[in-house]
Amino acid sequence: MKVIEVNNLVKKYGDLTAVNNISFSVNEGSICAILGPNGSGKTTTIKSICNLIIPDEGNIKLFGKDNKKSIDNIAALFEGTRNLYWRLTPRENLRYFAGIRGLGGKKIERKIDELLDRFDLEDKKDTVVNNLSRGMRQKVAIAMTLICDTDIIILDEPTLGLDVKSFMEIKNMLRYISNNMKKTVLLSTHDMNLVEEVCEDIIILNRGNIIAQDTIGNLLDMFRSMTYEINLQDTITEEQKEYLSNLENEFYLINDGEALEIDILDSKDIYKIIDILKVKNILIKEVKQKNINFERVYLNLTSGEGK
Ligand SMILES: Nc1ncnc2c1ncn2[C@@H]1O[C@H](COP(=O)(O)OP(=O)(O)OP(=O)(O)O)[C@@H](O)[C@H]1O
Repeated sequence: MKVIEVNNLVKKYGDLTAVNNISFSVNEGSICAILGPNGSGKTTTIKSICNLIIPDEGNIKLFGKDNKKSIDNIAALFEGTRNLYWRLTPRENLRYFAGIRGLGGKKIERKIDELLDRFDLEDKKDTVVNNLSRGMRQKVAIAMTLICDTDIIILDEPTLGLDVKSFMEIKNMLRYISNNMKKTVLLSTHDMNLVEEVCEDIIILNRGNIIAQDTIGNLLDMFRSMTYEINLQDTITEEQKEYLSNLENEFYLINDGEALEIDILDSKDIYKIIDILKVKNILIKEVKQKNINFERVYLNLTSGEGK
């Protein structure tokens, strides 16, 4: 089932088109990532879904209903930990946030205990947020989005600036939210490890347009079939290097010049590449398709415009 549907969304700021007629949907229970270089329109899109920005054109539906009428089904976290009160403890923050939405009483107190326990915050439940580590604060901030039990959770850069241990904890938290709590998660991120490890569906924006929209598996497969590693019989010479650098195709030297890497759009082109190498007597030991990570896919799609 489509939980979020964005249809022909357009948002302009004066002459600048921040979001240019984009459409996508997010399926129930999935973790979907919106990626893109700085200024590509991620925040504008997410804020439009949360009804914090009014688009110029298009519409957004949550469970088939106009988002303005079903906004109570979203809990969102923007700009890191800004939803937290630093002089309050995690327990007090959660209680306060539930209170804003008119929820309280024993049921909510039980829910707070459950969340603190589930995300290993039990020991720190009475420490003011100001005295918690960055990772702990981030866990509390994400827990806050769960207290009201909405079906949709939206997170802006949930792992920004975290160390490896905190990254692992947030990653596990996201998996639990999706797999066990059965919530639909839409997040924006620049963190390719997070994308590769927890997200199923990916939307890549560039200059306000969607340039890719697929499952992570499909995107990796697509690019895996395009990237070749060519192991050479001899280490490449300076003259051969110079020859390669003047060619239209981009060759990446790896293993100190004992191998080359190349991205090609059509698998038949590998034969042309072999001919090109023969011209300068660059002899091939082995050609194999390369296992690539998602960062490479992303950089290819955005033509290296940065993360
Ligand atoms: N309130 C605003 N007024 C004018 N221009 C804006 C406004 N908000 C965003 N923009 C512009 O719209 C474009 C898209 O911005 P947006 O914040 O959606 O991008 P983003 O992908 O979230 O970027 P980042 O990764 O840097 O957070 C940018 O060029 C930005 O400068």
